[in-house]
Formats: sequence, C-alpha cells, structure tokens
Amino acid sequence: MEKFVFSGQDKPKIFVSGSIRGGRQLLDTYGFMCDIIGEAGAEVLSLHVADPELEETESKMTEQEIYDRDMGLLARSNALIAEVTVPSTGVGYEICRALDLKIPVLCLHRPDAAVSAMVLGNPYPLMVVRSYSSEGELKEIIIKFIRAL
Ligand SMILES: O=c1[nH]c(=O)n([C@H]2C[C@H](O)[C@@H](COP(=O)(O)O)O2)cc1CO
Repeated sequence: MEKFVFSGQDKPKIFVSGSIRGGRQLLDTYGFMCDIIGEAGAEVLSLHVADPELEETESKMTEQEIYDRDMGLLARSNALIAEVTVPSTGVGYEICRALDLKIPVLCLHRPDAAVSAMVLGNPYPLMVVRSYSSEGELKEIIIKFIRAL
C-alpha cells in the first residue's frame, strides 16, 4: 500500500472501539483495523481493544479506572472507528459520547450483522456507517475515512 504520510502533530489520533464483554469473536478483525490505521499514517490510542491479553491486564484496573482511561483517550481523539458487528454496550456508549464531543465516527459491520437502529438510523452528520464483506473492502473504507479527516 502506498504510505500516506501525515507530518508530526497532524498525525490523526484514532480511538478504535470494539466489543470486549459483548464477546471477543472478532478480535482478529480489531487487530487488522489497528494495523491498517497505522499503515494509513494515523495513531491508534486504544490498542488495548485489540489485545488478546486484555482481560488479564484490565483485571488489575478498577471499573472506574477503565472508564476514566477510555474517556480520556476518546477526548484526545480526532475520530472514532467502531466495529459494530458484535453488539456491545461499551461500543454503543463510546459512539454516543464521541458524537456528543463532535468527534467524527465511522461504524463498520459485516453484511449479516444485526446492527442496532440507533446506529443504522442515526442521522448525525458526523456519523458514517459502512458494511464490508472482505478485509480488502474494510481496508479501503478505513483509509478513505482517515484521509478525509
Ligand atoms: O475492560 C474494558 N476495557 C475497555 O477499554 N472497554 C471499552 C473499550 C471498548 O471499545 C468497549 C467495549 O465495551 P464492552 O465491554 O461493553 O463490550 O469499552 C471496556 C471494557 C470492559 O467493559
């Protein structure tokens, strides 16, 4: 892939949101998304979402420490990219919080996912929802979104 270079401070910061307690079946996809975002020249602030050892590290944190850390990272982000195929209360909350903070949101899902109407029917101009059927398509959508930030 042709590398798109952002200069120093311009490097967009991305909060990747994906299911944790909602189910970890798409963990590999979250990892793939983080890799693509890095290749696109942006920085992922929430790499823990794609960490297979996350349950162990987060178990040393209190619930409030997890919440405070994530809300702090989200507030510093230029965009939120959420994988919404696996329903998750936390992902839904982060999407809503990002929109409140006027942070652009990209929601991605597999074509057969039962995505909530709160996402599919959301009219916020800062919210984009896209379905993908392959890693190639997922990559293309993410790169296009980051370049338009
Ligand atoms: O341990 C955690 N660490 C953490 O960062 N989160 C955040 C990031 C994820 O995008 C989102 C997942 O929420 P949930 O656990 O409800 O699926 O919440 C959520 C949890 C557990 O709820």
